[in-house]
Amino acid sequence: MPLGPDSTERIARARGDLRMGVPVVVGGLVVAAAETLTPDRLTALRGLGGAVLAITARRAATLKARPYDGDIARLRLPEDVGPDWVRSVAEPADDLAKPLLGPFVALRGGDAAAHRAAIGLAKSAQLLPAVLAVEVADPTALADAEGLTRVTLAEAAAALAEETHLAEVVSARVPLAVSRAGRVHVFRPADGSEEHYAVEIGSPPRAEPVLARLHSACFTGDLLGSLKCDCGAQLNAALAQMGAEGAGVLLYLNQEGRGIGLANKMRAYSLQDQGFDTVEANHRLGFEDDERDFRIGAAILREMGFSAVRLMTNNPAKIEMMRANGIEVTDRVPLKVGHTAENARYLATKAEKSGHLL
Ligand SMILES: Nc1nc2c(ncn2[C@@H]2O[C@H](COP(=O)(O)OP(=O)(O)OP(=O)(O)O)[C@@H](O)[C@H]2O)c(=O)[nH]1
Ligand SMILES: [Zn+2]
Repeated sequence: MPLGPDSTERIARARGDLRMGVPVVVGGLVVAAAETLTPDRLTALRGLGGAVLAITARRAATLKARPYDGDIARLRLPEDVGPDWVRSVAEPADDLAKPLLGPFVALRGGDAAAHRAAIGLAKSAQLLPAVLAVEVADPTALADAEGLTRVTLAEAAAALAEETHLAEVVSARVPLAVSRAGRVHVFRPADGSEEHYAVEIGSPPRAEPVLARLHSACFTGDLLGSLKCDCGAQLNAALAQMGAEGAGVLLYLNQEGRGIGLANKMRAYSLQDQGFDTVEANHRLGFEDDERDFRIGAAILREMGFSAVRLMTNNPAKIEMMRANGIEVTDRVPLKVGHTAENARYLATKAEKSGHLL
């Protein structure tokens, strides 16, 4: 058995490298995340050839750049700009204060698949979805010479599309205020990404529909009691109902900020303070409204032996995704708690734009 990393492990390394600011090789490109680009690395990348900044079509729409590659756009890097320009294109904080970043020259034609995969990697590293990319003639030789992590285009594309394999690492009894019979299970993905947790209350029979909640992490709502969302109240209400019924399972999925991570969620909050709603803020950052992978929740439920749930949610997309991933939803149990003056607009936007049931 070889000692070196396989493709899944190299993808995990690539994510870590991008977060640190180390370039990686994806297919025929050397890429670096816009967010973590240093002046030295920019100079070194320019030395390899003409660089382009690849961004999503969402971000391009805000910048009024032409997305000739469908869901992404490749912008030619001007000769005279530094990392600040790259970051300003990627990061919308100063869009309103600095409206004159363009005009942008967007490339058309050629193959953008590796750029797309690199943006996917940056997203999965919870970075802003923007990468600086330079095409090189011999990517393998360059990766070997510079000690860069290298993944082929096929490996990157497959890793981004495939379902993450999760295995339970451990579970232990945790008596809770809502029920003495609490148990926390920890699930670890094979691809080096975030762990997820399941809180089991009582001993729900596996053959019957279980009262279930798929809760996405919200540091601000769950821990700090933020009034900007309803998450903390929903978490507590779900656990309380499971305690009252004596059985249930709450999945605590580490998909902070609908999958964009806490740093990006705080960027979205800053944009919300500039007047944009929760969906517009995600788009200006270059993300889709919701970047969560709901297959993870279904996989954990299956792993625990459940095949049917009474799902506590106001989000019809969660119900559809459960059904699409082999979990029967026998009932929807509404969770209408935590409405505040501060989150009224947020909840109204989710109802109007994302189809949430109020
Ligand atoms: N990007 C972004 N994420 C947010 C914002 N406000 C809250 N969140 C995140 O939204 C997610 C809400 O998760 P859930 O409550 O499980 O999901 P939901 O889609 O609201 O559905 P239900 O609560 O089940 O009805 C959490 O990950 C929060 O961190 C925001 O303004 N922007
Ligand atoms: Zn929240």
